[in-house]
Amino acid sequence: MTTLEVDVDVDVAVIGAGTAGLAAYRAAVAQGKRALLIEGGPYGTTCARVGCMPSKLLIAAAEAAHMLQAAPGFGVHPGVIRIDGRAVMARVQRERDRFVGFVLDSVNGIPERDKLRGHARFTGPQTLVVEGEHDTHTTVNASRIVIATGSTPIKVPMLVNGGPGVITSGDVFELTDLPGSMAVIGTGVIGLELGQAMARLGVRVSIFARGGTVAQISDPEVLHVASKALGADLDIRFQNLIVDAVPDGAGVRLTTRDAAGFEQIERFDYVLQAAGRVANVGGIGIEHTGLVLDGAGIPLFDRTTMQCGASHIFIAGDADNERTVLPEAADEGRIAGDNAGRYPDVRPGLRRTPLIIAFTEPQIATLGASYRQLCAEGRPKFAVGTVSFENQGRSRVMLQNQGMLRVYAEYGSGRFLGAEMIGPRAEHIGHLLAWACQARMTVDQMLDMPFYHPVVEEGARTALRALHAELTRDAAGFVPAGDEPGE
Ligand SMILES: Cc1cc2nc3c(=O)[nH]c(=O)nc-3n(C[C@H](O)[C@H](O)[C@H](O)COP(=O)(O)OP(=O)(O)OC[C@H]3O[C@@H](n4cnc5c(N)ncnc54)[C@H](O)[C@@H]3O)c2cc1C
Ligand SMILES: NC(=O)c1ccc[n+]([C@@H]2O[C@H](COP(=O)([O-])OP(=O)(O)OC[C@H]3O[C@@H](n4cnc5c(N)ncnc54)[C@H](O)[C@@H]3O)[C@@H](O)[C@H]2O)c1
Repeated sequence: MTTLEVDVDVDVAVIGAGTAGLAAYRAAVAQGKRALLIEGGPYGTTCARVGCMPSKLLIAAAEAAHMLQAAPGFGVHPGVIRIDGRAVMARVQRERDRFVGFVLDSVNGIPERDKLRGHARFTGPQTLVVEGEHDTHTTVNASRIVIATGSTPIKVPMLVNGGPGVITSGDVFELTDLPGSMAVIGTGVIGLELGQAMARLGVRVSIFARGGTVAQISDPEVLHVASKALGADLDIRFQNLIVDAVPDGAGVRLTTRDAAGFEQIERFDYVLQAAGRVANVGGIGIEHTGLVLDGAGIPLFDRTTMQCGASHIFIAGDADNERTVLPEAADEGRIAGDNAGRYPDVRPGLRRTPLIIAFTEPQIATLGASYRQLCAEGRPKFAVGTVSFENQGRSRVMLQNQGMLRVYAEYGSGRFLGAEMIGPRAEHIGHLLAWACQARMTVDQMLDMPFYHPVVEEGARTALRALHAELTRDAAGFVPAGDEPGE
């Protein structure tokens, strides 16, 4: 590697031009500072290139196929269904490129002197070296630095010998046709979203889970309903371990072991690793920053200011491994860039009520405090209200009457704390409840809000009424009654 170093002095260096890094750059510039955005990979962001957008495009195609498959339940018979895999993938890629194009336009709008290509690495608390493919070309001296390096899919060690058929979510959207079969490793959000979409598009899919978790759900009752609902039309093998993978023609021969110790060998065209993502903080010389790190090598930081310790270094987005979803990356990037610009006068920024939505069907939404957090040692007992969507009016009308919502509130104050659900239109109910949570509403105040009829939101009202009853059980003897038909 040749060394042809140029020295650059800036106020704020931002490592990574993803969603968090772009927001950080803009916020630092808005503070009147000279900022430099350093990107080691392709521009375009994980969200647009290989994340949120292409996955939702694939899911949209799967929903179209599923609507046709579900139509006979209404007495509507669409005839022979033909899925053109090449056309499906072509649309995914065409629309994905359009979304990436918008990001590239905005990156093109950034002055050239504020951008640097290459992989950045700390050599000291205020110094970065930036390496291209063949050389270390630049030394950057920055009085403040934002780490916005994102995350990378975890490679499952038992799959290392599986050959080119072992892929990650980043590879799926490059396929030019739908495969015949796919094994998916992991029942997290990525495994379930992509696994279900592929299955609905006619791919033979088996999903392997080493445990019993389903996406981000922590409430055992919701988890039970979710395993049943998703398992009804998907081959999910819970409590299965991956033993080995070897190439088999153009595919992969996968060996797995179930809870009884029984080993099974199956062939798949592809094995998709969806076993989690790891923050990109290794290989960036984090040890030269002098920051205190946690067990995963991530600097300790304040989640309201994004400041690492009391230092001039800030962290944002998937790199901090806290809430690894797009809206949080954007918020954290803005806060980190703003505070890097203000440093040492750092200020807390707005952190919103947590909200995570998995675009499976039924959809999964969790918001506010999770069941697991509320059960943590030392926390006061909390009240729970439950609704099943099995007999919920509008859900039955739509033939989408599967799922459960559990809502949580504080005894005494009656304040709404959070919820977990799997069910129809969870993306919308999730927002409604997250807004109430952030507004610090009580359950009574939420029940004073309008609910139309017949809507899926009436299911949320039923759960809130049950929660209200639980909160007031010993006090007034109030018994909630659902008085609209099919509520
Ligand atoms: C398949 C999939 C589906 C998803 N779906 C959703 C969804 O529906 N909704 C949602 O909210 N979230 C979703 N997410 C999560 C969301 O995409 C991420 O949380 C978000 O994109 C993270 O943004 P970021 O800025 O932290 O990272 P990124 O956008 O990955 O940016 C990090 C950048 O840093 C660069 N970089 C890394 N190291 C260096 C270095 N040393 N020097 C220079 N540059 C470096 C990388 O090349 C990269 O461009 C999904 C993710 C995946 C993978
Ligand atoms: N709709 C969305 O908002 C959305 C969609 C996709 C991804 N994302 C983000 O991307 C992140 C990463 O997603 P993910 O699904 O890869 O991770 P995850 O952490 O959500 O799930 C990983 C899963 O893999 C399992 N696993 C881990 N190692 C395994 C092994 N060796 N064998 C079998 N199973 C194993 C885990 O038990 C877990 O079920 C998410 O946490 C989320 O923040 C969000």
